[in-house]
Amino acid sequence: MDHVVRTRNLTKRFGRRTALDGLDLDVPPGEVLGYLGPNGAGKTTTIRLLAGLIRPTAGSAVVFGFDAADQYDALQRRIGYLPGDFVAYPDLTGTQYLDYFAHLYGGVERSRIDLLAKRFDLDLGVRIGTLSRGNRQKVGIVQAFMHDPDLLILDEPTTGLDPLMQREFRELLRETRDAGRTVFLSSHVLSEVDAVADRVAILRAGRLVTVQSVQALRATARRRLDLTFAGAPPVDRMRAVPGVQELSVDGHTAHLVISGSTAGLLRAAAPYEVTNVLSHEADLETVFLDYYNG
Ligand SMILES: Nc1ncnc2c1ncn2[C@@H]1O[C@H](COP(=O)(O)OP(=O)(O)OP(=O)(O)O)[C@@H](O)[C@H]1O
Repeated sequence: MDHVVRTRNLTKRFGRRTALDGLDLDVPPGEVLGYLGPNGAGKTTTIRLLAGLIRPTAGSAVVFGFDAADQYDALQRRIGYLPGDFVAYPDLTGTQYLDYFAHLYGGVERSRIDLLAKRFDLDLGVRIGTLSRGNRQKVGIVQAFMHDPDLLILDEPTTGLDPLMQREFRELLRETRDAGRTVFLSSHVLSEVDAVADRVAILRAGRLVTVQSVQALRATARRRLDLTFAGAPPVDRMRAVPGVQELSVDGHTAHLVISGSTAGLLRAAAPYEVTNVLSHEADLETVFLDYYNG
């Protein structure tokens, strides 16, 4: 199979509001796709369509070759779904709740559940209704991962988790990726997907704005660079380099902002005696904000 997820003209309207507008997106096996967009962009709507919870107004979502809306029973065992705000049956304990799903999935090793719970420091003997928000979210995480599904559909999965648990979750995602599973990961925070995603798709106002590898995005990002020379900086030569957007000089140091590759700039500077190079992290955040704001 070429693609684990394939959507064509996937569209969802709620009354007169178009939440998702003609989405064409393919996710190949083994890919971690970060699905980003500002509030209200349509991320959750997409995820609920993929998880077969709502029907499209037009178009289709096909997962493992099955229609997500009509053939969800065939998919249940192969998908792990974690909703954004996990709300489970409050009167059940974690164990009772997860046993129920383990049964639905056709059986899950008890030890697998216990291991995941231990990893996230989750007490499964307590009624879910009495758990804190973050601990409830952990029950959702265990439910999504416990049957080792081929596809994980995760809607802002680290909501409510403390930094330690967020780190643990990222580790779990990495293991999932390394095991060759496919992940559809929605988020509005860049740092969450930056660490694990192969590609990112950016959605705005229900429309797909771009799908690119994280690497390609990074290559277009702006970067700050400080070059210190033994003598006066060769200002004119550096200003002529394609991609140089800002240049100011402070004594023997030139402060630059450059988009794309820094190779041309370093070549231009090389004939002069460079005594220090300070390169700052590529500013991915601004790339995203540009896409978010249109
Ligand atoms: N059940 C619904 N009824 C009416 N409108 C809805 C419904 N669900 C979503 N919408 C609308 O569809 C649009 C997309 O919402 P969605 O929840 O998919 O966005 P999102 O990208 O997940 O946002 P957030 O980051 O805030 O979670 C919003 O304008 C929202 O108000």
